[in-house]
Amino acid sequence: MNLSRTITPTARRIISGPGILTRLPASPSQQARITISGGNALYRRRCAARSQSTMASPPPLSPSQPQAQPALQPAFSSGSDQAALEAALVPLLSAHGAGGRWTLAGEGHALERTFKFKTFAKTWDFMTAVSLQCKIKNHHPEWSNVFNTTFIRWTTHSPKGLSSKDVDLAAICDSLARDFGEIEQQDLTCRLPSLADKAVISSGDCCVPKTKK
Ligand SMILES: C[C@H](O)[C@H](O)[C@H]1CNC2=NC(N)=NC(=O)C2=N1
Repeated sequence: MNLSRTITPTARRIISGPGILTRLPASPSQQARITISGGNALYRRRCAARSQSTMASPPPLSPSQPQAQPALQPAFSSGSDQAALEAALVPLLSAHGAGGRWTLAGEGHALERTFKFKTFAKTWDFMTAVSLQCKIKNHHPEWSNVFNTTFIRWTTHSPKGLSSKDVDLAAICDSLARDFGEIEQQDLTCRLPSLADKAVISSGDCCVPKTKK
């Protein structure tokens, strides 16, 4: 099932306001659409048939293993300006204690964060605004949504690692989430990352050129 909705006036004002550089499509038919598929039997079978995504968490530690983990270091996409990205990550990463709420994942190749809003409408407007930024940057997230909560993971598939697009889009998400009235909740543990992992498995590789059949 395809789900699409017209951007509300509030969303339009926020998206086209100062701070975020974007351009709205001219007509409703051109407006950004996000399609979320889920629940169909084929999708479930495909996901069950495969093992783990690259971002899946390791199995839980057994009691005999030490609990302390060395801090994950960012693994940058080749060709990145590493010094600039290191600096840009400081206000984003929770580990730096500067108020950031993103965490490194996938052996440092990805940035992850969960966002919560009061209603589904606000959540959807936020996702629509993010999707417009993705269009501008030609870069997509690995994300999942249930009701008022959205999990977002930024990683670059080719060349693999964290790139400036990931870091920029993470900062843009923070800004958009504020504009759309994000609920500031500290402990946002949920199962949405595994939902995104399943979508990664079924989506295939975005960087492999499509062959015509
Ligand atoms: C061909 C096209 O430019 C590439 O597939 C782009 C599109 N969006 C992308 N998004 C992400 N997250 N990683 C990529 O490597 C990537 N590559």
